[in-house]
Amino acid sequence: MSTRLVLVGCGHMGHAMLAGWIASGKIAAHEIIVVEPNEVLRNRAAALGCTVAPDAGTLPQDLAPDIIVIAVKPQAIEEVLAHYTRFGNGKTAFVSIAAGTGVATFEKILGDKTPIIRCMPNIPAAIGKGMMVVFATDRVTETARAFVADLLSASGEVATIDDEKLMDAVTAVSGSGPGYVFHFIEALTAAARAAGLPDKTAARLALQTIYGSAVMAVESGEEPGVLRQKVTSYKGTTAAGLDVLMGENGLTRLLTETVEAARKRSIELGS
Ligand SMILES: NC(=O)C1=CN([C@@H]2O[C@H](COP(=O)(O)OP(=O)(O)OC[C@H]3O[C@@H](n4cnc5c(N)ncnc54)[C@H](O)[C@@H]3O)[C@@H](O)[C@H]2O)C=CC1
Ligand SMILES: O=C(O)[C@@H]1CCC=N1
Repeated sequence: MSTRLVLVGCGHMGHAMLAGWIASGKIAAHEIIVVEPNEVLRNRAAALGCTVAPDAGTLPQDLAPDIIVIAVKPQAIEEVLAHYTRFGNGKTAFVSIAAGTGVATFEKILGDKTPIIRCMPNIPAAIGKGMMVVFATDRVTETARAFVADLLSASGEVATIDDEKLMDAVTAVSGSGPGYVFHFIEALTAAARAAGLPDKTAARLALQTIYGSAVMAVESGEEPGVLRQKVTSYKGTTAAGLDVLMGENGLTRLLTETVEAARKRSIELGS
């Protein structure tokens, strides 16, 4: 069977998505070529059953994949894309998961008739619980859109946006968001230790509390604010804690600043 997909870069995100695609059966490993210069990471992709290549120069001359997924760092995009110009201005759709880098950069290098999709995934894609947000240009056919959306659904939820400018905010919220949440776990663990709990107990209580609360927020269908009120007894312990967390310089303000810093960095990466 012919190659349907080329994955360029098989690091943290590339591998997370690749493993999900293959496990879902939406695409077979033998329909995928992975280009990855790092030998260890290349072997990891080969172990999934994919054909692997160390660089674009070793790809077959007659290769005509449906999609090429670019999963390298934003700083490397321009240099990497220069090796894929032969796939530009044709039927192959390019899917980029890079932060910041806009459609204009892809069109400049690959040609402005190239179908381009930007996708912002997040790392829980590795366990099928990701949030993938997609922006596609008018050049992308319905068939390609449907194929990509179906493939991405193997990694979690898929949403689309019509305004590319929103991708910086998306990146700052759901792309980077797992980093914030992992830090919240660290911070609650540190606070638990400071309150006198032994290290292991502190880590366990923090992690299970965040896990249980997140699953409950998803499965109950209730608003987070309503759930919060269910925990908060009148003049009780939660109210005392939330007075700090929801105070004037509390978490909402901190997260607003956090997201804005990440959004600005996404814009910088794209310029
Ligand atoms: N890590 C995350 O949680 C997320 C990352 N992203 C985006 O995904 C992209 C990749 O990020 P990570 O996977 O975290 O980085 P990473 O460093 O783990 O992976 C990048 C991979 O690209 C490979 N590479 C470098 N030059 C190459 C070339 N010429 N051809 C093929 N492969 C090449 C590297 O060897 C590396 O394995 C970035 O653009 C990032 O903005 C997007 C959302 C979330
Ligand atoms: O930190 C980054 O730049 C990438 C994009 C979103 C998550 N990781």
